[in-house]
Amino acid sequence: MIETIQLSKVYKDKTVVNDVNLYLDQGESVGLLGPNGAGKSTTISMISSLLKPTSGDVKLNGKSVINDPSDLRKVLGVVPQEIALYQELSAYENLKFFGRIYQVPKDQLESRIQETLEMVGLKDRQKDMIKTFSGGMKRRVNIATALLHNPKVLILDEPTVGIDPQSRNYILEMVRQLNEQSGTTVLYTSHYMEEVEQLCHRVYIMDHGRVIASGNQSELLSILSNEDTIKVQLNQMSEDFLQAIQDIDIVRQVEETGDGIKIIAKKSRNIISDLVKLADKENIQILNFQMENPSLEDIFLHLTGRTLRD
Ligand SMILES: Nc1ncnc2c1ncn2[C@@H]1O[C@H](COP(=O)(O)OP(=O)(O)OP(=O)(O)O)[C@@H](O)[C@H]1O
Repeated sequence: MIETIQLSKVYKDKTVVNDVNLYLDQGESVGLLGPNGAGKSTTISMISSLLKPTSGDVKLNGKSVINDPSDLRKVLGVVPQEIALYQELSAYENLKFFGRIYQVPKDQLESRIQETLEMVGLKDRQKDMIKTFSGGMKRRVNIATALLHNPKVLILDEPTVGIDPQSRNYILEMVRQLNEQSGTTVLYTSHYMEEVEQLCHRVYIMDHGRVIASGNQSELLSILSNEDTIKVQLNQMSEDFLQAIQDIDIVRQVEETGDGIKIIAKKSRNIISDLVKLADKENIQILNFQMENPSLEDIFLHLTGRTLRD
């Protein structure tokens, strides 16, 4: 339905989006995952025709939309990261204003306002001024504005960053329903792995402007099929111990967790005996250890050597 072809954006001499090829099939929910600065917002601004690419193309049903985005705008709803609402107007008045901008037909506007307010769970607060809303509620009004013209494709740019857990759950559930029940195609950007795992059929992982891996979750997880993930709980930690583990030949990655370490190691032999020996030497007690199935977070760590929050 929508695809990008070698999409790139260069600012002065800095390439912030580099040869990105991605596609969205109708009805899919696709995640765009990457740490801050990976190039996610820039990519979706180009897909949404808010920003001109330096090179490459964006196509809707096989037709380029770079020079004439009118067809794209009809089918696309975009929820940006920044909240663009009039604080002194009510939720209802904001939606009315944006509905006119998005050219929702006059005879449908009132019913669409009520439907979208219902979807985001704010129908009973519609007369209240935006400035009285919490951050999460403002984000929900923002989503409502993007849904007014009943878009077939919804792009959300980190819609749950910095909001309360209740609004976060509400937004996640709403996006899931839009996708599963209304068939809306979704592109969801996030640096929260668990949201993408929960919501998306397919994932693109971005880092430093490039797509470094893509596929459905089992395809991505198979990247680590030859590795074990071991979570070890320790009574204390030392730099020497950490370094010694890093130096074990089959260890790929070591990450400190709140109460110990997480290790990704090649499956070739059991690493536990090495761990016990090293812990003994450093007078560190292993309180517990657990083999874990790898997560998308582990894939990211494996591919980049960093966690998503670095
Ligand atoms: N107008 C601009 N001029 C120069 N550099 C820019 C501009 N806009 C973005 N960048 C840079 O491009 C890189 C990618 O930014 P982008 O906002 O697309 O990343 P992101 O993955 O969405 O991260 P975040 O989650 O922080 O928004 C960053 O290094 C950013 O500083």
